[in-house]
Amino acid sequence: MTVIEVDGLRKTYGEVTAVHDVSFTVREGEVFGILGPNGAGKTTTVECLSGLRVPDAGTVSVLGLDPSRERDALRQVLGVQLQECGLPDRLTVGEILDLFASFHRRPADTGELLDRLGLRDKAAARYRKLSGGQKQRLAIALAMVGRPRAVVLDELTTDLDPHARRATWDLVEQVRDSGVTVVLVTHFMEEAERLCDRVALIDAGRVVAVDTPAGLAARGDRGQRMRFRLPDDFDDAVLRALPEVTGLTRHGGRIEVTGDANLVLAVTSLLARRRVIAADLRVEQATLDDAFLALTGSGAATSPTTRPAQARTSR
Ligand SMILES: Nc1ncnc2c1ncn2[C@@H]1O[C@H](COP(=O)(O)OP(=O)(O)OP(=O)(O)O)[C@@H](O)[C@H]1O
Repeated sequence: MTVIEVDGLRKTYGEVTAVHDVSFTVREGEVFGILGPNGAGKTTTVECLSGLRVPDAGTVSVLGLDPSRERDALRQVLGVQLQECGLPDRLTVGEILDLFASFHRRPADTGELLDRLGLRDKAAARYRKLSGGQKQRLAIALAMVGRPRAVVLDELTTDLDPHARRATWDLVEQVRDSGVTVVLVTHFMEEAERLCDRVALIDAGRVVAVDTPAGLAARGDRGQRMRFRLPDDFDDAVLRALPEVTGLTRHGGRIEVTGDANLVLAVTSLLARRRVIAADLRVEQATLDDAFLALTGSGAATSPTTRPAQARTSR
């Protein structure tokens, strides 16, 4: 079942066209990522989904509702956490949660929500005293307090340390496992790979691809890359001569070769036949970063362009 449908969305701010033409659909129960470089139009897009901005053109439907005309009904089925939540510093976590619960017809049990999100011992703490990770957990709690069928989470883990980021990812998975559809705005490739079932890649206000993270990564695939060390006197011409090798660079004994999908087998076989040992061998595969860079023409990716194959997260 389709939960969110965006078709030909366009939004301008005066002279600036933030979103030119964005279309995608989000299916029930999935984590749908909106990925793209800074200024791509991600926040504007989810603000239009959330009824906070009125599109200049195009249609948006969230659980059958038009967000710009049916905001009250929308609030009962869509939970929203946006980048700037502007919560009052002096209120406590419990007070903020109760306040937000009062906006809903059938709110979740706030005590249970505090437990689920690991905030029970912070119920009496003032908002300003919370760490970045605790603030984000509260933001998720606020998005969930109305028992929504779908939530929008915008750059949830920006500014969090790696530990807090991973803890927040676990919470997003809990939200998904409870049957809530998630729209997740991010520019962290690792986050999209770990959490998202499908991703819309947006660049300069347009969707450049919608695919699974693995499908997207394959589009940016530049084949395989190996790095290793060889004795200084090794003649690399034999490596260059391999049909599987498309490029080779050498700095002293440090060699980097790129090539097709059979590169690793071809290179390791050749070295074994010559009884040469490749030290510090690393094999790298294309990741979502490569696709991001290839498809958006942007250098704005926030993690290294490739990661060692053995370090990839499986899902
Ligand atoms: N209220 C506004 N008034 C004028 N221009 C705006 C406004 N909000 C956003 N913009 C501009 O619209 C474009 C898209 O912004 P938006 O915040 O939607 O992008 P984003 O992909 O979410 O970026 P980021 O990753 O940096 O948050 C940018 O050029 C931005 O400067």
